[in-house]
Amino acid sequence: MKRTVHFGAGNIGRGFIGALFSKSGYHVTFVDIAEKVIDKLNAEGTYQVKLATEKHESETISNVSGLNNLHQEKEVMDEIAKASYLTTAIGPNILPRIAPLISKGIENRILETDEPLYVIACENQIGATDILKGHIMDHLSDEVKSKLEGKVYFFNSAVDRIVPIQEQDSLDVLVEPYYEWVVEADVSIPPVNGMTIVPDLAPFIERKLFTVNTGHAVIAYLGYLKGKTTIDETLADESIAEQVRETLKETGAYLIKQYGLDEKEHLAYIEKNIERFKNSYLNDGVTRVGRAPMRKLGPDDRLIRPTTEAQKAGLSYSNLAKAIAAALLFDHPEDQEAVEIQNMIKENGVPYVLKEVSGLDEKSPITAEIIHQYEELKS
Ligand SMILES: NC(=O)C1=CN([C@@H]2O[C@H](COP(=O)(O)OP(=O)(O)OC[C@H]3O[C@@H](n4cnc5c(N)ncnc54)[C@H](O)[C@@H]3O)[C@@H](O)[C@H]2O)C=CC1
Ligand SMILES: O=P(O)(O)OC[C@H]1O[C@](O)(CO)[C@@H](O)[C@@H]1O
Repeated sequence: MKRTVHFGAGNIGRGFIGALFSKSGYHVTFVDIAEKVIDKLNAEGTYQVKLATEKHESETISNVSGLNNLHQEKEVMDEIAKASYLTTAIGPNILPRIAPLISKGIENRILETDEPLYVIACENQIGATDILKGHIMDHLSDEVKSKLEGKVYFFNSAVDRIVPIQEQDSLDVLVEPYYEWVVEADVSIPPVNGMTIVPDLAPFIERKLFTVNTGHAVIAYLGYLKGKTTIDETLADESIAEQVRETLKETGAYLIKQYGLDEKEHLAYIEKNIERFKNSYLNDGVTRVGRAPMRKLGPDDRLIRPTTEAQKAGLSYSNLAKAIAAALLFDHPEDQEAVEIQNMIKENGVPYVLKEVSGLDEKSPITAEIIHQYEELKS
């Protein structure tokens, strides 16, 4: 049986990427640090992916097992030696932590086989696989690096499926029916049902990140400010739904200009995604979707990048500025990054945060607009 190694047995790991591999005839070895999940995977060897629909359809995912990367290094390396793919869905900030073990696995593998290994990071970040590759390379000797050609391939990808936080005592995962996994590959690779191969990922990942993720973030931050709990509950507020639409028209104007998208089709894509967000069966929390605001306020992420691009192109960005202001007001005490941002604001003010976290010049018109929106939202 074909084999694959997937780092991160969480929502996207079990509910999306691992499930696609399993259904394509692979044995999936999940690598994680969550002991309970690993034990359950090994004990049960199967779980259900349940669709968030009225009918609650479900599929059985089998041929799965688990390893703990903290104390099963050798076993993980052995699996990497046998795998066709190595994927991750672990969170962009964790990639540097798993890179040393992946490097060891690759070093060991290329002594044993010339079969190619395809590495794909499935994270919400532009160029996530390039970032992972950089960390892996830092741990490889020049001799090993010189032997990688034709043996280890790194492909960037865009992953899209809404998977909310799950019940803790079960391996089963509730997911939305929709999914899209786009991989930028320039060679022919073993088929995985549900994977779409493209020659240039940029339009796909930017369209996804600056529509699905920007839209989701706007709902989460405005919903949090209005005391809402879930995404669908927030969208039921017409004024927020309209604000989401207006923000996505701003990112849309940039995307249409940048990639020559058809305007009508793109507006339909926006509406399709707003409908996805309304799915009440997901019961998706605003604090999950708004999580990690420091990452989300990064220069290349879903809020800042479309804003700086819109400004450069002479397009409007006041709704995006409002979304950024709302993110700066996300003071959720259980989110470490939110707490950090609030402390930075208290100590040094909003312009400092925008400079340090988002790379925005204190004198830029974008900063001025965000501060204006921030004061309005606060009052
Ligand atoms: N949940 C969603 O709807 C979507 C998530 N994504 C992206 O997928 C990635 C994963 O997100 P989720 O699955 O939602 O998160 P999650 O928190 O459900 O899963 C992450 C998994 O990584 C494991 N982990 C953390 N540190 C680790 C380490 N050092 N070594 C091994 N395992 C470790 C955790 O135990 C957890 O099982 C993120 O980059 C996210 O942006 C992308 C599209 C949709
Ligand atoms: O860690 P992040 O970037 O919030 O990723 C999860 C987000 O990605 C999405 O799945 C969109 O694909 C949203 O459901 C979710 O908010």
